[in-house]
Amino acid sequence: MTQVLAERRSLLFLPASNPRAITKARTLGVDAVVLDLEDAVRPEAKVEARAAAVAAVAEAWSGAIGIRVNGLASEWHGADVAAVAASRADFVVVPRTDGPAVIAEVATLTGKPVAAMIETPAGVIHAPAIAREAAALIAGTNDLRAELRIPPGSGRTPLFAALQMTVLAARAAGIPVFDGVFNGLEDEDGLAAECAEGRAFGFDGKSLIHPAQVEACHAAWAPRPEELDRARRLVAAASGGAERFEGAMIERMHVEAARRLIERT
Ligand SMILES: CC(C)(COP(=O)(O)OP(=O)(O)OC[C@H]1O[C@@H](n2cnc3c(N)ncnc32)[C@H](O)[C@@H]1OP(=O)(O)O)[C@@H](O)C(=O)NCCC(=O)NCCSC(=O)C[C@H](O)C(=O)O
Ligand SMILES: [Mg+2]
Repeated sequence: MTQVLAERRSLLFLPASNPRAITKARTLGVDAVVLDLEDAVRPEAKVEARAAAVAAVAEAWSGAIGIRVNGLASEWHGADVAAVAASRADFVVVPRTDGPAVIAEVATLTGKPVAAMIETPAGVIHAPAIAREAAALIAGTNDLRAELRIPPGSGRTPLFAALQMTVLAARAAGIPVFDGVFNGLEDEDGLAAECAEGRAFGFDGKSLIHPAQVEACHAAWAPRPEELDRARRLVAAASGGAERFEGAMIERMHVEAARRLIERT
């Protein structure tokens, strides 16, 4: 169940109500697409968007294709979940997850892997329990900023505890974990810096909102040539136990991390 989002770097969101974006998404080489029924879709367009999402996932996609349903508290949640259950979506995304119960219920009702968005204070606090029911976690940084009352222009430092908790919970449960979106559509340097930060935090990839963000995401999560060279030298040199390697101590976990990096190429 957890495999569908394993080894994915880019998770492109788009409004299911936007047919041009759906068409475009097929051409972008992203690892996974999320057709959004929640915040990207106006209330009056929800029903039509749901039908469009179901139709879109019925066609072939090169990467994984998922649908984000409306939240449990909304009037659309039940019908969204029923539509996903009957659809050919590879996975379903649940927004504003406050606890594990909704994830277990959506998994049962749809029979599909469920990615839980961690984007409320309760979600962060219950992230370990949520992760045990989920196929992946996704940080929802826009909602988190609003919920935590972080003033605009405050950077990501006020989010660090929530981001770290999201990664910790996912790693403890052995599931993939994705960083939140970067809203700046014309800030290439900012995007590159945030992708690098996300990788440094331990995220497996990043949520994206525009085609122009795909390349920076893939570049950030690709092992750099010097990283790969060092990993290969390290694996070749390691003999087990603590030892000196190029001026630093290495042990078993360094060898495992180097092997993981090599396997990703
Ligand atoms: C942000 C946008 C509204 C910007 O739209 P616009 O200015 O119209 O884009 P462009 O003119 O630059 O688009 C150029 C072409 O690219 C296509 N396009 C645009 N965005 C996407 C996309 N996300 N996926 C696929 N294709 C896309 C356009 O259709 C144009 O193609 P063409 O017409 O053929 O030339 C818009 O980018 C957008 O809607 N982005 C996604 C918004 C979204 O899904 N938001 C919800 C998820 S984010 C979130 O909420 C995370 C979490 O919950 C949290 O709280 O943080
Ligand atoms: Mg959100």
